[in-house]
Amino acid sequence: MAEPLRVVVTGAAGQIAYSLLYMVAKGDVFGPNQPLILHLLDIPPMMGVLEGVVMELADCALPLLHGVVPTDDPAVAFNNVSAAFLVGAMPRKQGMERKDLLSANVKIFKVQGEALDKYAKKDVKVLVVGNPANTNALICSRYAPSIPRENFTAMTRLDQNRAQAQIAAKINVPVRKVSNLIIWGNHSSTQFPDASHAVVEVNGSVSSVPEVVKDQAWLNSVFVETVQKRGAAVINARKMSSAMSAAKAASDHMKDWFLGTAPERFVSMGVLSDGSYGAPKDVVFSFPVTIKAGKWEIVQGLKISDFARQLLDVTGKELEEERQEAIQIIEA
Ligand SMILES: NC(=O)c1ccc[n+]([C@@H]2O[C@H](COP(=O)([O-])OP(=O)(O)OC[C@H]3O[C@@H](n4cnc5c(N)ncnc54)[C@H](O)[C@@H]3O)[C@@H](O)[C@H]2O)c1
Ligand SMILES: O=C(O)C[C@H](O)C(=O)O
Repeated sequence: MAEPLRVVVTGAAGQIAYSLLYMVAKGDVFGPNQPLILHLLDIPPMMGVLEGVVMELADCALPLLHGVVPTDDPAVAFNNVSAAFLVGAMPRKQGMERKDLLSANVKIFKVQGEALDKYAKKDVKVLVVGNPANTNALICSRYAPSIPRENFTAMTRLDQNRAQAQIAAKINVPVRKVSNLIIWGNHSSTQFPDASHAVVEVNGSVSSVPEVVKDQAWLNSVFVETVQKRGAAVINARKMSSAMSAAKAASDHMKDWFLGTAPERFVSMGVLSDGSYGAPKDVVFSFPVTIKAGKWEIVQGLKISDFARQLLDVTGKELEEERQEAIQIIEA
């Protein structure tokens, strides 16, 4: 059997981690033959709760779980890790936009960038879930100069999964039949969920989603807005932000990053922008990517309509504004 892989989950006593830890520890992410040592980071007041999580992980009797390291010390949490789920941060409440969390959360990602730089493996793959995820990922990478910047990503997979579910419901097919939805830009209400390159398998043959949906007005309005506002809709209903679906999306993102995407399929990830599709450079922007041997690559050559161009520009501008605000907060 392989050597155990060290994986850190921050915010390990929180809502998302409660679902995520089980998914990771039972092999959903790194495969059924990969033993794991889980490092669990939270803040000192949460150590009692974390103790309960550690008890439950033990009580799951999971064969792949070779060790658990609960801690409030980033030096211990990030030591020698190959994968990092950065979940720990304040969630938004009813009536807030995700960017309202910048001042509360961005400093956490400076500190954790520095700790990753010092203690993690140099090829660690980092997924930022804590909001505002794109800008937190950018800041984290800036404070970890010894780790390649392409190893820092932000989660827009939940938006992709939401988009996939909306399309599957609209055309009344199982969700697994729908793929290649794209989330462009920020994990915020300016994101652009784009179905124009998506495909659906019907009776064994693959068709374009817009051709099957036959309702471009719906795709440009109700569909886009539903996905953009889904996080807020869950908060309004649950009085807490999404957790189970966020954990599933984090698993999907890291699994595809480690194990690769299927032929002809792409997924969306917030990655450091190289300016593809006219996005601003040096922000963490969500693009369609394919992944092979642990390396993601932005899918090139997709047609961008005038409608899409407008929405891409809006979300890119928001990311530039967030970057400026984050730098001001950190340097204050
Ligand atoms: N990108 C996405 O799609 C997505 C989806 C859902 C939620 N989120 C975000 O994920 C974050 C976590 O959500 P949650 O519901 O699990 O929140 P939660 O409040 O239930 O848990 C957060 C945990 O993080 C811990 N924490 C705070 N500061 C920390 C630090 N410096 N180091 C380590 N741990 C720290 C808290 O003590 C708490 O246990 C929020 O910012 C939320 O908005 C992102
Ligand atoms: O919307 C939120 O604040 C939580 C999360 O980012 C989500 O999309 O559900």
